[in-house]
Amino acid sequence: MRKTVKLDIKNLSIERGERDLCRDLSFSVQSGDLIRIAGENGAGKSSLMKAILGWVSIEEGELIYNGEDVTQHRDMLLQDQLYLGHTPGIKNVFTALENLKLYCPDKSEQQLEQALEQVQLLAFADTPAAQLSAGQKRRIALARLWLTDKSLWFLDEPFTALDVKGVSTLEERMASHLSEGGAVVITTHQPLLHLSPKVIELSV
Ligand SMILES: Nc1ncnc2c1ncn2[C@@H]1O[C@H](COP(=O)(O)OP(=O)(O)OP(=O)(O)O)[C@@H](O)[C@H]1O
Repeated sequence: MRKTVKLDIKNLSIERGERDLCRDLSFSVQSGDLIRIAGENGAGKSSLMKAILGWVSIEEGELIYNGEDVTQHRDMLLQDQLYLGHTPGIKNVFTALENLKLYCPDKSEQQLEQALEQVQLLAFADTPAAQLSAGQKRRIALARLWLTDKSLWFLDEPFTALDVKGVSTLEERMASHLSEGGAVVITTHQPLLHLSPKVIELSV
């Protein structure tokens, strides 16, 4: 089972540039929860995730993680979370296997290969990422989800460039994480096919 988590977002307000991205927003994320942050392009979905993680400043509000104020104990939140960003963050000069090793240096070659197999990329383990498609690069990044023991996942548009099988594989991985007591916060413009998230809607 995963470490139990509870993140309370209370009366959060975020501004970026001249815009209010959210005002007085409150919700909780806890073990077993799947939260989808929804909204149009530019609504502030990525900014909200980054604000929770401390990479975008907040105007007002409180973030409480496992009973502690995140602004005082951000390391507690950061050590329990895995964030996969909007772009896959893959280095073209390295192979698929080398890219995964950069993210997961503590894992054995066998573990890395098993993760690549989960995302149907084992045959491309020694191929430079420059020669891979957008969806294949995304799959390298997503392979981390088969290697991590972190409880709280923040997935920013993880389905981008994935084919139907890739989407289905990722949903299965999320489902098993949730059943192990993990939690997932996701932004996606695509509806989830098999999972029923709680939806937090941001408006432009
Ligand atoms: N680095 C930045 N500096 C200043 N403003 C930014 C920055 N990144 C994004 N913004 C602004 O913040 C607002 C929200 O952007 P954000 O990327 O959070 O939206 P989003 O809902 O994730 O959009 P999308 O669906 O297109 O990914 C936009 O108005 C955008 O212009």
